[in-house]
Amino acid sequence: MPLESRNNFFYKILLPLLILTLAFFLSPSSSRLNLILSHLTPQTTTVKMSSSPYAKELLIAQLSIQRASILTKRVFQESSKGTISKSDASPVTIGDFGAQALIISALKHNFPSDQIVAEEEASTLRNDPLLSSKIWDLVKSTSLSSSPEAESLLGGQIPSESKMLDLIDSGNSSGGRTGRIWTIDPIDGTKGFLRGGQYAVCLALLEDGDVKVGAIACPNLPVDDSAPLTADIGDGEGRGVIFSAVKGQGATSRPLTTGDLAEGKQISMKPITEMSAASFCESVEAGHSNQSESARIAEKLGITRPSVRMDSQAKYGSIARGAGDIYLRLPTSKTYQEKIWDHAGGDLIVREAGGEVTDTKGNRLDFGVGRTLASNSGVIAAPKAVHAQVLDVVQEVLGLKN
Ligand SMILES: Nc1ncnc2c1ncn2[C@@H]1O[C@H](COP(=O)(O)O)[C@@H](OP(=O)(O)O)[C@H]1O
Ligand SMILES: [Mg+2]
Ligand SMILES: [Mg+2]
Ligand SMILES: [Mg+2]
Repeated sequence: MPLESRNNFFYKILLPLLILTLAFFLSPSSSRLNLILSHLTPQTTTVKMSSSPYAKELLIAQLSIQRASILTKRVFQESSKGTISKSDASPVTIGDFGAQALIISALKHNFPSDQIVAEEEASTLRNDPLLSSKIWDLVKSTSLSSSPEAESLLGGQIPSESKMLDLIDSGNSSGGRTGRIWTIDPIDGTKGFLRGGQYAVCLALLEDGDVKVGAIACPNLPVDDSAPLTADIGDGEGRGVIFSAVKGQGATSRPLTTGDLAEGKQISMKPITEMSAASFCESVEAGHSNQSESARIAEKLGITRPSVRMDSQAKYGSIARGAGDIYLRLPTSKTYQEKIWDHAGGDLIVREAGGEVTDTKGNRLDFGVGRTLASNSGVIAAPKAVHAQVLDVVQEVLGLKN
């Protein structure tokens, strides 16, 4: 090669290539990911990631619950949801198992050394090949097909049915106070899901027991943050929202639509100026929260409007965006321990939207003691300004005052 061509090759091809490679490996992982995305796809506007802390965790959380919701929405439309009864007599469906497999697959692909605490496990499926194959049919045919770059970020498809079962079972961490732990409720409010009501696909990241990221998909809630809070149901037009929050960065909502990954809108709780105009947002299930005690608390607070009853963490999202006012969950038994996956995302989203969340003793929810909230009892979530007033009346009615 003549000297001039050799120089040209060095300065015009080799050197820029070297500089690009160096810049790629020295850049922080979030901008590296954006760089990959911008070269992988012509539709770079559809997947955007900021450089703020936990940006990658938030993006993967949102995309994975979005993908899982595509699966649950398919099951929601089916008359047969493959429901079985668990050892505690609570229901689980093919939607719960399938959603858990898809979410864990995405987490394992992106954060292989993180632990996972998830609600479901696969032992029943290993003894029921027909049920297992139904779930596998659903899982292998669910993807973010309108956004191939997002699908590839999640690691694409699960390779086999047996891998799917192993993934479901890898949500068996015992939780605790140290390290990074994701907690998953693949369908929260399974009873609501079965009756055609509200349900939520929930994911949160704990770091040393503290919730850092929370994301909750509510396929049956209105997209519109200002829509009135009602217990009406269905997943038709204008429905489907994702609530999320990162600690210290506020809370947002955005539509749950495939492909469209527009940035979220900030949400905040509605101030309560008159208690008489407020209402409680409570479980549908009388067995999950003591309804007669909550009626006495409402009366003492001067609340006259009836409680809005809806299943799942849709309640936390609803009060965080100001559609509802106060989330109340009063223990129905001394032995039941709340599960961390039923509350972690909602706790952060409400606090980032300007709320306070405690148990009935006035303590913050402690997500660092294992798979359950063993050191807490019940939940009160309310705008900061009125939380102490609500707690005071709760303690009076429950006889918790000295
Ligand atoms: N006795 C009880 N007290 C409180 N919560 C209970 C309960 N039994 C079950 N649950 C939890 O209540 C969750 C539903 O919450 P809500 O009442 O707000 O809709 C269920 O989640 P899953 O549906 O994921 O099993 C389940 O974990
Ligand atoms: Mg359950
Ligand atoms: Mg749940
Ligand atoms: Mg569940």
